[in-house]
Amino acid sequence: MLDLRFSDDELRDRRDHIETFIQDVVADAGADGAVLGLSGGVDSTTTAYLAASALGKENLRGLVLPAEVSSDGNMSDAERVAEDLGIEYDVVEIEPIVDALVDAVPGSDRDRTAVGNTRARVRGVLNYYVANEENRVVLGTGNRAEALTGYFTKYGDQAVDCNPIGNLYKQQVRQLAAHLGAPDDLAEKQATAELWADQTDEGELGLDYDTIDAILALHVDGDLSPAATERALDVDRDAITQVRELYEASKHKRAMPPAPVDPTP
Ligand SMILES: Nc1ncnc2c1ncn2[C@@H]1O[C@H](COP(=O)(O)OP(=O)(O)OC[C@H]2O[C@@H]([n+]3cccc(C(=O)O)c3)[C@H](O)[C@@H]2O)[C@@H](O)[C@H]1O
Ligand SMILES: Nc1ncnc2c1ncn2[C@@H]1O[C@H](COP(=O)(O)OP(=O)(O)OP(=O)(O)O)[C@@H](O)[C@H]1O
Ligand SMILES: [Mg+2]
Repeated sequence: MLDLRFSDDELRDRRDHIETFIQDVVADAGADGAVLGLSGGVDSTTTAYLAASALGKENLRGLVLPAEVSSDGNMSDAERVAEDLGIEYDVVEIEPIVDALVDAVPGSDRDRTAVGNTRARVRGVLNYYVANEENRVVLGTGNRAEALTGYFTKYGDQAVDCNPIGNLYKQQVRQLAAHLGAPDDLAEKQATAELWADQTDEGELGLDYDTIDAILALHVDGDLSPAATERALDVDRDAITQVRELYEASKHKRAMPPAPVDPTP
């Protein structure tokens, strides 16, 4: 597959660039620091390492927000990240909040995706509660592969003030995590949204991230045709079509909610 990892010099430059970005976002907001959700996954781990370095550990707060479907391993990994970095953090169980919301809707049939997305949205609400009370910004953890495929919950994990790793493909996030000194098992950990039991990103999408990264880089960000992408990567045409369709169908998630254009008089 396509190797999108940075050279050593590029990696150092990219780290500096992202850390300056985080400092600028906090300064421009007149904020006193930042808050982020810690899941034990590589995206939030990498973002936490970058932010702790950029802002100082005393200016970053983590929220570990277990749901009924969260694995103990992921939640203890999330706490390990906070403890390794020496940042303040709290653990807040979200399932009672999710249940109260879902049970308040007459006729709710607890659709798996609807409930899962509600978990992501409840986490967003809690992040903003802390941000409002403590004059912090909310750091997002979205990467480029998720952004371009729409693999996130609208107004859930995407409800943030900035995405420091938002222009990095997944393999670049893993490389940066290792460079920052994150534990190897976290840098290499399988991606899971953990919105329902036994969910994995690659299982739900039916494609591995190296394939998604490569198709995005050549065919969505790049200008190779489907046929040229198929030849360059030796992947099925179906995979290219699927990634293109995910990109097209998720445009609404990457834009402000539209309003009708004013009619001409
Ligand atoms: N064309 C359009 N124009 C304007 N709005 C449109 C629309 N099509 C749908 N919508 C709206 O969007 C809604 C569907 O979007 P949404 O609510 O996000 O729901 P949806 O995209 O169906 O589900 C979220 C997906 O992201 C995955 N996810 C979520 C969170 C975290 C992670 C992770 O990697 O950690 C992954 C999750 O596993 C699932 O596959 C519709 O109910 C509708 O309200
Ligand atoms: N249990 C949780 N507690 C706190 N925040 C969470 C939790 N689960 C998800 N989040 C937030 O939602 C974000 C999106 O989840 P996502 O799974 O895409 O990222 P990740 O877990 O950091 O990495 P990966 O995609 O490799 O699993 C997380 O980075 C984190 O900020
Ligand atoms: Mg995850």
